[in-house]
Amino acid sequence: MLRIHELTVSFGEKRVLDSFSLTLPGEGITALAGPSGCGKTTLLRTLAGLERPAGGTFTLPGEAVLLFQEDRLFPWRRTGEQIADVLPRARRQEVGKFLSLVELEGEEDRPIQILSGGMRRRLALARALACEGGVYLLDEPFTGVDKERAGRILERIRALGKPVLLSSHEEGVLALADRVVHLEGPPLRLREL
Ligand SMILES: Nc1ncnc2c1ncn2[C@@H]1O[C@H](COP(=O)(O)OP(=O)(O)OP(=O)(O)O)[C@@H](O)[C@H]1O
Repeated sequence: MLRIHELTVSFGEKRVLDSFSLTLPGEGITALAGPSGCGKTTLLRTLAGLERPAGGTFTLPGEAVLLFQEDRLFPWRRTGEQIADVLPRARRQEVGKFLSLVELEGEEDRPIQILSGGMRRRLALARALACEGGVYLLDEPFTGVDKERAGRILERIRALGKPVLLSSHEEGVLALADRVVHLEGPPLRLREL
């Protein structure tokens, strides 16, 4: 289970999470949907341990891996190296598997500067998925990725069998999730449908 209990996070005077609570099954793909600025990134960053809550608790189904909203690739490393760098030595042969998962096979030796924005986003996603973890927190994983491709990639992510909590504005992505949590805010709250 993923349990969030009365979580409160503020930036100065601004309360982005105000006693926010949510319980989700600890498996499958959960999508967080909501307007820009409602607090989805703040929630994901807090669950990843990057924001310090003023109050409340949460439990995750395993160690969190966060895909940042920004790509944060290493500028001096080639496409395949971005993934090799996060794999333990014994799993280095899996670079190709993660490149194929995001449809970047054959790009292994390319400098990242010549990749398109959508390709860089897919590479950042592959790198996050290559990290060992118990739950994957993916902040807008498909920015700049066309919807057919995003759908195919999401099905491959599902096959990895790890719980995923992602934020997305894409209807196509929301339609493929096992469940969608509709949000509004700030402060972040469940949207009554
Ligand atoms: N470090 C920060 N300092 C001050 N305010 C912040 C900070 N981070 C986020 N906020 C504010 O918190 C609110 C929620 O932002 P957040 O990025 O969590 O929303 P979001 O739902 O992820 O939006 P988007 O879909 O555009 O990424 C916004 O009003 C934002 O300005």
